[in-house]
Amino acid sequence: MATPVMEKTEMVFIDKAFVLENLPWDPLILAMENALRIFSDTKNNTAEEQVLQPSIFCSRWLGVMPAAITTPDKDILATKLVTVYPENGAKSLPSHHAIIVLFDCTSGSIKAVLDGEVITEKRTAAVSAVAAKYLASTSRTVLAVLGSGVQGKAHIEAFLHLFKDIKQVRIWNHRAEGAENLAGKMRVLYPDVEIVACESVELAVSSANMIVTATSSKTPILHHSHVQPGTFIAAVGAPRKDWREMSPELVAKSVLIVDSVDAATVEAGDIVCTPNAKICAEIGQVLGQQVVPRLLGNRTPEDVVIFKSLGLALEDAAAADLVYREFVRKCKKT
Ligand SMILES: NC(=O)C1=CN([C@@H]2O[C@H](COP(=O)(O)OP(=O)(O)OC[C@H]3O[C@@H](n4cnc5c(N)ncnc54)[C@H](O)[C@@H]3O)[C@@H](O)[C@H]2O)C=CC1
Ligand SMILES: O=C([O-])C1=[NH+]CCC1
Repeated sequence: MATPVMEKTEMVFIDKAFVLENLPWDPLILAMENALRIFSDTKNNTAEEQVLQPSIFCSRWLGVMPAAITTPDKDILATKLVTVYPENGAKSLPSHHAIIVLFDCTSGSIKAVLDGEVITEKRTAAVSAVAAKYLASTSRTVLAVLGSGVQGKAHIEAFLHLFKDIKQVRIWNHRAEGAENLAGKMRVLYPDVEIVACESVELAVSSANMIVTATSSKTPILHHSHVQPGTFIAAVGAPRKDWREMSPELVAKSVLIVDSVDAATVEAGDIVCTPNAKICAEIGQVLGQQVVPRLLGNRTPEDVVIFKSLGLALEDAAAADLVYREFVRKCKKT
């Protein structure tokens, strides 16, 4: 990683190595809590983002994700550009490529261009961990992760960071070697946690208290009969209106929380393809205490709770701002 150097008004490029080293979980999780809360705070409209934009060009998916956050201590204007090519996995290439542009809010000049891949990876997992903190039951000993790609790995790291009571992690992937490879790597990093690769979704999720679905599947892989009562599910994949990871029965019978109602009702296939899906709240409303987690959808301890995320531009803007501040701080020291 190069030592940061910065001229006064110069636009800087912040590379992947710097982002990796300067985006620790605790401040990121806190920043995500704040970003989600202000996103859903309709009374004090301090955050804006454009939810819908045309982004599929001849099956090439380019997401343009602009956002602005204006609070007493923050003024952030940013856009993420992200391409999503799920088929890249078969060629051992990343399926998501991204940059984030940070603007100066006063002059509109460009302050920084940051690598967006690590930010996308970590902020998504941090948001799921925040949702689990507020929505999962207090018993959080077994985590099942479906999908051994970038998000599968990041979710294991974020959840093990936040929930020290996790004793076992079960990983399933549609190609078994993916689950075995990830389990092997994670065992080295977390020798005190039992980490196993599972041959089937059923085996992975049986007796899990928390489940993460982070695959590129377009059809349901997780069904109602697989999931034990009271389980928390962070559903991260299926970001298109005709893609799904969960069966309609599972979605319809669960307490459903989303990152953005506006986005979820048009972009999340798991919701769009479930005719009687009923969204109870946005996670930001739970964080802002506009709704009480215990009362969501007349929830009982037996209810399965699903947090369906699609990803918010605001999350990228807040995370990029964290990294940029650290970059500036390090420049001042040199
Ligand atoms: N909610 C959010 O904020 C975000 C959601 N995503 C979405 O999460 C999902 C996972 O993303 P990454 O881990 O970055 O992708 P990745 O390409 O690194 O991993 C995808 C995983 O899905 C597996 N997979 C591929 N085809 C499958 C199939 N037909 N059935 C079951 N598994 C299959 C692959 O083996 C791999 O383990 C994607 O759908 C992605 O677009 C990604 C970033 C943010
Ligand atoms: O928030 C994000 O960057 C994405 N959500 C789904 C694919 C990429």
